[in-house]
Amino acid sequence: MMNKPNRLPGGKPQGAREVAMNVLHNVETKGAYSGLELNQALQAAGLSRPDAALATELVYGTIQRLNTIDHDLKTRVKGWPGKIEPWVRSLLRMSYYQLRWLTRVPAHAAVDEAVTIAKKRGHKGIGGLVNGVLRGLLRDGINASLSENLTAAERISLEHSHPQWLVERWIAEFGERLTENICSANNEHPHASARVNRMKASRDTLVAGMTDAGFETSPSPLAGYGIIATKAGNLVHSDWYKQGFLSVQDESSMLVAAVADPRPGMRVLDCCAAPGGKTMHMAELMNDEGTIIANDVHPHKEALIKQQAERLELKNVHTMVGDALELSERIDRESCDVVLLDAPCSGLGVIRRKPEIKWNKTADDITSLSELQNRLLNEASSLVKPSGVLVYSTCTIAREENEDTVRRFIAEHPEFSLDAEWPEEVLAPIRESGNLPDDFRGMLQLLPQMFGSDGFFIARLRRQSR
Ligand SMILES: C[S@@+](CC[C@H](N)C(=O)[O-])C[C@H]1O[C@@H](n2cnc3c(N)ncnc32)[C@H](O)[C@@H]1O
Repeated sequence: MMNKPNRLPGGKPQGAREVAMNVLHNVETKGAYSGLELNQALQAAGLSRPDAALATELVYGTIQRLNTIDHDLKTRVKGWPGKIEPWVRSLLRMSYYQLRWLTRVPAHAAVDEAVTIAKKRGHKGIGGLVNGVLRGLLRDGINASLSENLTAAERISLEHSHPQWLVERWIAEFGERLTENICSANNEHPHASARVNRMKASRDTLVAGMTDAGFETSPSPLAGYGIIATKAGNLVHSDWYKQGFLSVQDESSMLVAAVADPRPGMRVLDCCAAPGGKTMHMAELMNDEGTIIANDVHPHKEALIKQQAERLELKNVHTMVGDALELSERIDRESCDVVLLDAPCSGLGVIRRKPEIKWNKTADDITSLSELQNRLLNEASSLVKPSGVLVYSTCTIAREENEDTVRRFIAEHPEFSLDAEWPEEVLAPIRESGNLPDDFRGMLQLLPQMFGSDGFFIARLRRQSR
């Protein structure tokens, strides 16, 4: 099955594989984000839906399996990877991914088109190299077995394609079995999920309405406000989204506002708010009564927060642009009932959605982020009222950024303590699934294999009363 080439206005024809190769090349050489790069490339190429789906699968799959692919190609291509031109690397990796994991696509189509792209983009010699490597793979068969002398970290790293330093770190933090489960879950397709705006409809009503309209949706087993949308197209284009009945959000992420548990009439601060997912959720929980200050350091992100508030018709959200390290210069100390610090982090919990994270982040990044998080927590905490609540969250799986950061903060701030009084609606599904630690004291690490949602960390702290 050859993909029909699509003609770009004034440009050369581009099929799914060529689009995918270009995206992979830009992700590797320019440090581009796969999602953004892919969206732009798909829009420019105007591919059919099946071709866009193929390009998407090739991009995400190739980045996900990079380690494993390179491990094998190293034995087949002289000078791999350093001596091979970057775009040829992208082409060969993507073709390898297809031959090994996308077996519904006939192998000869993958090889023929890779050779065509190689000749068009390079020259006959590169076409010959690509042809030789891929036909060699077909002839010899892909040998997926690994040496038996590997350490656990080496084996998991190659079998599930994660950097070895990260696997070693997770084994030290979670043990071998959980680490293997994390890595395996990171290679799964994430499902789409949405948060129901309970100010406008109940979850049951929305699920029923969407099912009637031909969508495949079901209630989230994790988040009381969540629905899982298996076959729903792009929810952002639906009338339910446009009319503010739902917001697209990961199920783990939905727990953060629920743990913060803001009430109508309260004064709430979201220190790092853009694009505004958790701000809006908190505003909905407050029934749009009270005040939420939604701050972010990047001026261009303020509009994103405002757009969401407008779409959801929420009036109590007030945006602010500034460094969260300096919030006390603009907001009175000890003046907020609830402060949320959804901190910038290494993002190791969202590898399923952004697989390049696992190749781009380093152990040093984790250390410097935990320093920043500690400073942000210090500043955020100064704004919490006596008896008020401080919620700290990240979308990462790194003890240094999560549990260690919180423990260090408590050690430096004896006026705060962990608060295990989480709403039962949040705790019940986690407890029932066996994922609530016996020693739960008010902080929780969600892993992607637990519910098929993002890896997330949430801690709830309370300032002592006066
Ligand atoms: C994890 S994201 C927040 C996601 C958001 N809470 C939501 O649910 O949509 C972290 C945000 O922190 C912002 N940020 C990073 N450093 C910051 C700082 N020093 N002060 C304020 N915001 C910061 C980033 O721009 C980013 O939007």
